[in-house]
Amino acid sequence: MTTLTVLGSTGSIGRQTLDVVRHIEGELKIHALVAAKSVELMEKQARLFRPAVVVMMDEDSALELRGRLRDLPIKVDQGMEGIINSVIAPQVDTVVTALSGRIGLEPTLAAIEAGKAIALANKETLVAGGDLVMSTARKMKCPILPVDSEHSAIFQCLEENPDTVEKIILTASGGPFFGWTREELATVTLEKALCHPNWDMGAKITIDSATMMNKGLEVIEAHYLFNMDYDAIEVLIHPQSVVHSMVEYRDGSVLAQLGRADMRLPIQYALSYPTRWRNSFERLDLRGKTLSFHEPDMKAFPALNMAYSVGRRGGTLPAVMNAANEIAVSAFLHKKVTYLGIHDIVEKVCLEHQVLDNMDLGSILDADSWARRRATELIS
Ligand SMILES: NC(=O)C1=CN([C@@H]2O[C@H](COP(=O)(O)OP(=O)(O)OC[C@H]3O[C@@H](n4cnc5c(N)ncnc54)[C@H](OP(=O)(O)O)[C@@H]3O)[C@@H](O)[C@H]2O)C=CC1
Ligand SMILES: CC(=O)[C@@H](O)[C@H](O)COP(=O)(O)O
Ligand SMILES: [Mn+2]
Repeated sequence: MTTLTVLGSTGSIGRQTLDVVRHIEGELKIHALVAAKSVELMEKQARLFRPAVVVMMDEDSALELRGRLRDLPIKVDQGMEGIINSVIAPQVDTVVTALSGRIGLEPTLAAIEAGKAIALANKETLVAGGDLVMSTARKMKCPILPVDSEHSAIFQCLEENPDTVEKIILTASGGPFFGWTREELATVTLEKALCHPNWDMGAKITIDSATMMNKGLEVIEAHYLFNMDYDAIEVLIHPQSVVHSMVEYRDGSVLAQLGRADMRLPIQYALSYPTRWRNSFERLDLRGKTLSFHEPDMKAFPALNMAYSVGRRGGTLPAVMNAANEIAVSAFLHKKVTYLGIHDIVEKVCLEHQVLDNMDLGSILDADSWARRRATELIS
């Protein structure tokens, strides 16, 4: 039996993780559930899964939840201290990191330092602190098991023979605006950007998919997870999202992982690894399906190119790009900037940043705070 803390249990990945826990009987147990403010859903989850601890980042939400759960022997904690205690508790084996954004960095590091396995969905953590997270994980001999669908696919294909890999090929759906020109993209509305063609996800990652920043973040995520040079990471548009990614070996052979657009599969694999559990989820049916692949349009979607350059430069720059993007996407979600404005803001902040190569947690958090302040100034 594996005992979990689920960071972000009320979000898209968190809810699907709990669905896996319910479906796979006798394998998984919950120690703690963590969210920010979704009190009502957290109460339901707590009543269903009976964790020892629930944590709300927001103090008022924790207070309200404490009242709602007073009939149950569940500790309701709050804030970053509460989150960190929920991941380092001795009974926890694996932490599912499904908070949205860089806020996940500190609890992920704390979990690694405490020797926990990480089922990593929260890509912003790796973009902001990739060197630090991976070196700490190596030191602690902590497995980082990818949940992101592309990285889970690559992880599954790499099991074959990791030493003879020539390149990895990340597939991208292209988002709702695949095939649009830069001029057409000037007319994008929030409502259209929130309609991903294949995946039902949280708002922030859905907008990242629409700008293709999601793929940029995933290129950097792949660089750290698989220790691959940026030249050996390729992106291919695949509008059907059936092939989740591929690995090309030095003899020209290409291995791919296929599946339905259902995050429960990569979540389950991260939790069952190195074995596979039987499940009753709907299966992929390829009959009548056409699979197509296209070159990404870097002119229409400049975020992808920017992420390659930022990743190659390294130091504090990826943390800065990520933080500026979080602020710009949030402003877009509140209709304070346009779709094209997101890229302009992120690019400006990156260009202004004086990169540091000293990558301790303090430098990363300082760079992150600076970028958030600067992006906010540019927006207002
Ligand atoms: N959704 C998907 O299919 C995929 C997601 N990912 C990655 O997984 C991560 C989560 O994505 P997703 O589930 O879509 O996001 P959601 O927005 O759906 O959920 C985010 C979760 O994090 C919690 N949260 C947000 N901010 C804070 C905070 N400051 N403190 C504590 N909790 C917080 C939210 O709580 P509350 O509900 O209270 O706000 C919620 O539980 C992201 O990094 C994303 O890139 C990767 C691949 C696929
Ligand atoms: C489900 C998942 O892993 C997302 O990251 C998804 O890949 C987003 O789709 P895009 O390929 O459009 O970015
Ligand atoms: Mn992905």
